[in-house]
Amino acid sequence: MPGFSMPEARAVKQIPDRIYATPQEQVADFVFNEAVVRVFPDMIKRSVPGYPTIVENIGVIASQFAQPHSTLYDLGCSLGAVSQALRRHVQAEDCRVIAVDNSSAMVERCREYLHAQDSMFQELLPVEVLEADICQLEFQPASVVALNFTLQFIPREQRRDLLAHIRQTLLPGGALILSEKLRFEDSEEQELLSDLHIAFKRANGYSELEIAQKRSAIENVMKPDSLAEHRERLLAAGFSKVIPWFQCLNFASLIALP
Ligand SMILES: Nc1ncnc2c1ncn2[C@@H]1O[C@H](C[S@+](CC[C@H]([NH3+])C(=O)[O-])CC(=O)[O-])[C@@H](O)[C@H]1O
Ligand SMILES: O=C(O)C(=O)Cc1ccccc1
Repeated sequence: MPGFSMPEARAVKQIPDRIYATPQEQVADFVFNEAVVRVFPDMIKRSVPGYPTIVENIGVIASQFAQPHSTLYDLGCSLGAVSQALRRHVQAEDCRVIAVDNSSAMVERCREYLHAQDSMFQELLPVEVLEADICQLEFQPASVVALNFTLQFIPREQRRDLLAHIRQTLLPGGALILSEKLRFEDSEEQELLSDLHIAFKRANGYSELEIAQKRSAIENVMKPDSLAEHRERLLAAGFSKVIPWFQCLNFASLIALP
């Protein structure tokens, strides 16, 4: 089975994201609808610095924490990039992946992509894709839970309960992998890293108009926290240790241990 060759990138048609390329009189709040689904692989790669590295390494990290006869969760799975990485890397016996998203458009396409992966490789972990709100989910005992850029879309007042719930379902020796856009308490750091993120988007071909309109579309729906807030909330939710393993500009990923 290939390691870092990312077969999912070949399987997915890369339709360019032009959603914010034309001026809109009133920019509506961002939603994960069919129009976003169509361009999502291109959008996320050109918008989130380090995304391909994070996704592939979630597979590598998960392979260290996965335990036989347990469930691995991909929460807010979108098109299932993390589920695919889990299936490429995790070898523990009798594991299964449960991928969850509350966008029906995402879930529908995610199922197609995972079926395509099934037809390309043998002996992949079984995967189930659920259309559900992760805040209402009944969890099975899990060795690995991935929240890859999902928590920032959950209303702030629900984040702690969700993490506490995840903590309760994690088996000893398991791990939560949490990736998020970060906010910085130091204003100079915040300004520099958000300017550099804009430079990253520009370097990936987004115009000033696209950058500005996308920013106003996400400002009411995606609310990043600081690293200190993440750490405190994870500890309050019952995790014993929080280990940052990746940061690229204002995007980071943490391992939280039960
Ligand atoms: N309450 C909720 N319940 C379930 N899903 C939700 C909820 N709220 C938002 N979502 C879903 O969380 C996903 C966030 S995208 C994750 C990328 C993916 N992890 C990836 O590795 O490619 C991140 C981004 O676009 O920046 C969307 O598919 C939402 O529908
Ligand atoms: O585009 C941005 O500025 C982001 O912060 C990330 C993002 C990526 C894909 C959908 C929504 C937000």
